Amino acid sequence: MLNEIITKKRREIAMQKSKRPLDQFDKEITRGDFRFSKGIKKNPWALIAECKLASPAKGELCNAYTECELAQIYTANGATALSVHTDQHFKGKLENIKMVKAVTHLPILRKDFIIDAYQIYESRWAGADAILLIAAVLSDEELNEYLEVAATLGLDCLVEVHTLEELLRVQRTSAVLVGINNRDLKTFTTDISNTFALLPYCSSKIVLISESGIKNQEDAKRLQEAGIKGILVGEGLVCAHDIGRMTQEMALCQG
Ligand SMILES: O=C(O)c1ccccc1NCC(=O)[C@H](O)[C@H](O)COP(=O)(O)O
Repeated sequence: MLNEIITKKRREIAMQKSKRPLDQFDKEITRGDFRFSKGIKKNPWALIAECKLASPAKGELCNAYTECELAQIYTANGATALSVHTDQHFKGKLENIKMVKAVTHLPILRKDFIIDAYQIYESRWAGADAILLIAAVLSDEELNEYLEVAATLGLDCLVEVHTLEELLRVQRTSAVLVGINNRDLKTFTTDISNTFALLPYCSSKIVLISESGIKNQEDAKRLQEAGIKGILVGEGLVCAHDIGRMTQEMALCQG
């Protein structure tokens, strides 16, 4: 399934490039100021709350709210930053970044499968403060190149790993924000013990975020007590009975 998603993404990027070549919007791009990583570092604990309406594994997750409404709930209830899906498999689109930006002061992570430098310029043009780089779908050369392109645009990168091999690869790059993904991208199953398993191999130089499969405050507390800096949560928030309350519980989880 991941291969299918990436194949579709390549086609989509080729189409975008022909419809809107980089030199057509290059001049409109303003440099970011790394406010995503700054916001995470200055807080003792960070909640990156995800505006997630659907997923490839589970289909529709939330039909009661739009991305903007979710962003407003998260902002009002103490999230540190927002994650906004722009890929079609999550019912996302690039315009969501601009729309969400209009209703929040929080920094925004563009959640997508970044496999071409073109998308990094596009992300900044759309107003993103950070992008996700998935080690599983990028070579070392691509990772280094994309980290460099993002840095020149003032964009942060959350670099996602799932295995020890990926973690060791990423720790040889300039990545500072590293996300341990608890979702196995081959089976789509989640298990937060993946974060605990990789923790002993993490360098003290990186800022660690645990991603996916975090269901409640208890999970958040366990991760915090283990020394994780923050969490990225989608389903655990959008499927909660009271999204605002769950946001507060996960955001205020100060041990
Ligand atoms: O969420 C999925 O089903 C998924 C499937 C295939 C590739 C990536 C996937 N998710 C990646 C995400 O961005 C998640 O939404 C994010 O890590 C939050 O996960 P969760 O808290 O478990 O919703």
